[in-house]
Amino acid sequence: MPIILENISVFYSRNTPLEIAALKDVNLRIEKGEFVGILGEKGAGKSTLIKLFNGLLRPDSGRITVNGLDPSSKKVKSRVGMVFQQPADQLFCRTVYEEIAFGPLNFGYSRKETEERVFEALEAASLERSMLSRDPLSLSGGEMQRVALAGALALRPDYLVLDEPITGLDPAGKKEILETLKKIKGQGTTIITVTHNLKGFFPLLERIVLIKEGRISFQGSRKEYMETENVPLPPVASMMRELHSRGIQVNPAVFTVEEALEEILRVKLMIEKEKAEKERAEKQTEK
Ligand SMILES: Nc1ncnc2c1ncn2[C@@H]1O[C@H](COP(=O)(O)OP(=O)(O)OP(=O)(O)O)[C@@H](O)[C@H]1O
Repeated sequence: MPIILENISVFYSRNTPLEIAALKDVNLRIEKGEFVGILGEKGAGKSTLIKLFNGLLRPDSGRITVNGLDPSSKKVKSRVGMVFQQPADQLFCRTVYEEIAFGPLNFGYSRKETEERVFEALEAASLERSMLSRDPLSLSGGEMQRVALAGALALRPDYLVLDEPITGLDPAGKKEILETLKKIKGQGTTIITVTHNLKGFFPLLERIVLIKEGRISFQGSRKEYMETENVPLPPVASMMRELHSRGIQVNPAVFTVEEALEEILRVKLMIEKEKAEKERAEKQTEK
């Protein structure tokens, strides 16, 4: 069953002079199995939105259900795995094993069941078994983020919710996380991620939710998003749109470097062919 938000509003510092409406009358439905990107400018309300999914925050008005249940119920907490931006802030155990085992043990699973889940999560997060005895804080940023991912995956969640999971990582770390998420999604887990990094995430997103000043200003498929005016696009897509607006017949709905290169070369060839044909025709009229 999906995550359903109906007429949700969230305020901070309610009934004080500092009151802020972080979310205003939000309606949203996230189906199982989707890879969803939550986009929007700083302060738009993205983090507030995802904190509703596992009951970390309660709405001031409206209704939210996860698999038909209240998100603050224990059952939902184990179905929604959360991973925050700074991996170092959420790792607090002495070893990687203890870190990944924390969730299952906390939810009352036996030592044996927990061990099985740790190994499974380790593999899903593309981590080596030799890492299990290491201090999580001795790992690279990308590895720490994957340990945090494995910790969330050890509960076998239906939904994996991430807040800016590649921010601050080096290019290799970013690539590792993106590839790991692709694999996890392929195994059936719904992934919902807040991101500013359209360059890295855009090719993975199946559905996009754009938030503007606490309201949803767009929700739909990536294709629909790309056909929408005035939305943030990855750099390659912006360039293709610009070329198209200058009358160059490239497909503006392209967003990877490889596709863009192919498209530009195709148009270049077409232009050269047209030019050669024109010159040939001119020569024939001269004769
Ligand atoms: N604990 C809080 N107390 C008061 N105001 C808050 C609190 N958390 C967030 N806000 C405010 O609520 C609004 C939405 O914040 P939120 O963190 O959800 O935005 P965001 O889109 O995730 O931003 P960012 O991209 O900067 O993380 C902002 O105006 C923010 O300043």
